[in-house]
Amino acid sequence: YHYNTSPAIKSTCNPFSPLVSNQSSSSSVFLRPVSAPAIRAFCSKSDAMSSAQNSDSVSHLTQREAAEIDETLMGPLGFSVDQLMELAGLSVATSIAEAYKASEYDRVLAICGPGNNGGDGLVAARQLYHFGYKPFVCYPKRTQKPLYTGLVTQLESLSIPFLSVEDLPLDFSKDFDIIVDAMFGFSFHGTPRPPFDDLIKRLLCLHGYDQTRQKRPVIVSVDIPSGWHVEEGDIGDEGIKPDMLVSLTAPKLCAKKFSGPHHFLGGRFVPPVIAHKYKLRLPPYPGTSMCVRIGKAPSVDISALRENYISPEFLEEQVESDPINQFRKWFDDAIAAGLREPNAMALSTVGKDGKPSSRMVLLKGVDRDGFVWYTNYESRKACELCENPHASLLFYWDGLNRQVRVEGSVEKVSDEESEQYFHSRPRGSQIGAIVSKQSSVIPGRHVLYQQYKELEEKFSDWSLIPKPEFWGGYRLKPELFEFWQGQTSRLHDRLQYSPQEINGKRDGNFLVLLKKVLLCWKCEASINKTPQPIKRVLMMI
Ligand SMILES: NC(=O)C1=CN([C@@H]2O[C@H](COP(=O)(O)OP(=O)(O)OC[C@H]3O[C@@H](n4cnc5c(N)ncnc54)[C@H](O)[C@@H]3O)[C@@H](O)[C@H]2O)[C@@H](O)CC1
Ligand SMILES: [K+]
Repeated sequence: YHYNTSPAIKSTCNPFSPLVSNQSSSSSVFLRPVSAPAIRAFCSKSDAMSSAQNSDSVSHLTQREAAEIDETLMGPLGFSVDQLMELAGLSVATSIAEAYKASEYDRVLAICGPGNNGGDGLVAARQLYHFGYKPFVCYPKRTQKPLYTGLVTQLESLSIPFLSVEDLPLDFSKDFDIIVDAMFGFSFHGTPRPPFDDLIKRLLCLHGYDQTRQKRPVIVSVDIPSGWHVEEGDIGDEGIKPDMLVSLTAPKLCAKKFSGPHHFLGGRFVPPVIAHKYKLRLPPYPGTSMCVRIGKAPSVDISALRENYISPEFLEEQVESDPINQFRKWFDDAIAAGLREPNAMALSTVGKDGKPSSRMVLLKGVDRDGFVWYTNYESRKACELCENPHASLLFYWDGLNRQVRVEGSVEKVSDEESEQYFHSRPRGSQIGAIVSKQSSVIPGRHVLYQQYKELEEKFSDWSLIPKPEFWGGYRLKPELFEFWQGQTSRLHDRLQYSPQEINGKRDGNFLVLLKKVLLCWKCEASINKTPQPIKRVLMMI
């Protein structure tokens, strides 16, 4: 940053005022997705968007432009350096957390330089601590301004170790999993002076491990790979080759030469006036994320993708005796955890040809009578249910490492029930249900749009939209429940509820039957301590 506001910007006339007052019309053009397919709107994680981003279509800044933007943000636009540094450091930390999970890469060394790039590194170290990483900080040329001394105090209060250059091992390969390079940003000139020259050499040594295929720490550069020319990049191909670059505000020209696997953009604070003035094309940030991936996602070895689930044990003693209550309990947990669409479930059906088919549908009700969803009665699933009224539902709650399977027989809900639900939906969805002839081939999207428009006009008087005959609900009456809780090393917990016959008979009412089973279980358990209806299976998957 350049803290001294330049005289031009200090003047009482705000050069941005016309745009500030009229942001939505002109400036928003430049903040539109650069190459956004419709699907992007539905992604909440920037990783999920990666394939859609094209780094060539994102703007790159010269060194002068970067400095000017900095001055403008902290001049007429009223930002403070503390604010921007906090947001930048948080963006760096969230980018790291997206690419390198704390469960595998927890030991982080943040090497911080004397300027604001170093300040970003100090903030990132603190945020990473709160994300579950173990940061260490090397901050050899400290700046004695209150902002920086405050950041140091904050880190010390978290007992984050500060290591001097002499304390650091010559070979970084064994002691750290991630090195955050926060030495120099866009104000770097010339060649690095001590002690940073030596620290950069130690980072360069790590590349030697690439040939030997031994594990080495990954290098994450903040804004600029330190030692690189801000515009020309790695002149002479002798500089560090970071694995990840987190560009801040907008990538600088040198980022065009970055070829590592992870390029992220952070600093979600660029106001449209800035974007407009510098004709910036920047990718949209997904959801509430502080970072967004730019460029291609690295190619992954699918066979190597695995999570080591860390969850509390799920024991027989903890479960509800009634599986519906157990389901509700886990469903409430999914809601409380803020999971998106926890009512999304995979519905699997099998027609008379014996071939299964699955699709996601939304659960719209669950009670003692079963699990309800609505659909088109002429769709493929409806045809298959007509031929074979047995189905399986699967809920997967990522983030909680939980899965629930429910299997049973399916029947249509009453017309009144479908009618009632149909009219509770937004009018747009009601019209959509009429227009959408599910599982049929149509000449093109325009047909749907046309019909939708016509019906929208027809019902613009807010008259009742009649439920079409072919639309309604189904109810699955459960015959089996299985609750799965992922555990470390694939030793997952699976608890199953299944009805048992009592005296050779199955009661017509499944839930009564379950209660009988549970009564039976209680009495069995008191005799031989073997819980019968609830089976615990440790599976190697
Ligand atoms: N909008 C913005 O402009 C933002 C900027 N931020 C950060 O601020 C950085 C720019 O910060 P600064 O302008 O403070 O500059 P830098 O952090 O890039 O570095 C400047 C410092 O490095 C020293 N230095 C320069 N060349 C050197 C050399 N060859 N050898 C040794 N020391 C050298 C200077 O004396 C000065 O102390 C950005 O790269 C970014 O990380 C972010 O915090 C947030 C937003
Ligand atoms: K850097």
